[in-house]
Amino acid sequence: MARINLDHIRHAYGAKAKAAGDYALKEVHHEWDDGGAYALLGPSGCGKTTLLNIISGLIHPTQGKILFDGADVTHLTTQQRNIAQVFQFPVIYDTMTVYDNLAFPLRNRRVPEAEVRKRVENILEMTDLAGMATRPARGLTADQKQKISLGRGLVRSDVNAILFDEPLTVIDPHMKWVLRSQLKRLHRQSGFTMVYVTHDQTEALTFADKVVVMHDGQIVQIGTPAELFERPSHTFVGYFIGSPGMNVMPVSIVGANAVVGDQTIPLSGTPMVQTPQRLELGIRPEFIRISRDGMPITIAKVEDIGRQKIVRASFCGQPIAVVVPEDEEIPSEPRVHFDQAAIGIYADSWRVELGG
Ligand SMILES: Nc1ncnc2c1ncn2[C@@H]1O[C@H](COP(=O)(O)OP(=O)(O)OP(=O)(O)O)[C@@H](O)[C@H]1O
Repeated sequence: MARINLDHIRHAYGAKAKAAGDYALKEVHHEWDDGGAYALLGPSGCGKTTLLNIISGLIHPTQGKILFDGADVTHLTTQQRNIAQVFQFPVIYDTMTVYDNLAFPLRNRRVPEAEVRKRVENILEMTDLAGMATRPARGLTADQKQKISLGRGLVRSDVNAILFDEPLTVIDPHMKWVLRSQLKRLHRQSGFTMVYVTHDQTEALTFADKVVVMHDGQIVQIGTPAELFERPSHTFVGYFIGSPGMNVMPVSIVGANAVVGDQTIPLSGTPMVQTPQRLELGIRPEFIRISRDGMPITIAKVEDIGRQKIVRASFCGQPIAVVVPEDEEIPSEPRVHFDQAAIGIYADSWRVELGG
């Protein structure tokens, strides 16, 4: 187990990187706690795998250092860093039995056979593979093979960290849910530092204590699921987390008010903004209330999604989404209230403080 320091890390795949846009990973400078469960979340191409591979040692960063428990490991190999990895697709020995595949990382390190048996049996149980321990891996289904891969990543007790790169992609949806819960339990029991790459917000939010949201080669926020929901630091976090995502609309600021079209919305404080900056107001659909008074909207459509309805509407010419309980009546001349405490003001996409 290790505390991981990413010390001013940048990475470019091309040799002659100059501008910020040449870097697949822009400046990353963070400390990750020993024993933390982190999910790296973001869309395809945002730099998740690049960052994971820098932590594992498969890639050496163009700039910066990486430290495990204060020791510089930037130029060490994966093996020297003592890291277990699970990739998107199975990495197993087809000719070995399921049991021997799981035992391999332990036997390789000369772990006594009695301890091997104990640990392998635990993993067989966890991955629901106990019934096929003596079968050769060849001939198993893709998701059974991936469960072996996952088990191989989890079987050792002496690793600094376990890194997962979209490990459940080939697993069927029900088993995905089961394995995710078991991973979470295993994390609590073992206290390993775990880093889990995914582009699926449900996967990230259920697995991790801290979600690391990435966008365009940068970390835009590290937070608990509640923090990401309640106080997105960047409009991208608001948009990417939640369904539907946060409403974002251009505003101008007058003192402690946001002005959208002909509507003036009082804020809980004065935003600390400088000109010229692109100013936006962000509010999640869950914090807008539809009623008979307030600011007028024009409803375009209502989507019934079971226990809630999503109202798609236009507010001062801006598209907005509002979440309302299923049994709530929508007035014929609908108006809206924004919950003041839930309004965020963003300058050039970053959230700004509201002063007293
Ligand atoms: N070996 C490489 N050579 C050149 N460019 C690369 C290489 N690997 C990744 N990139 C580029 O670096 C950027 C970040 O890619 P990366 O694979 O880290 O993103 P990701 O978030 O993991 O995406 P995905 O979810 O699709 O794997 C992308 O623009 C990608 O095209």
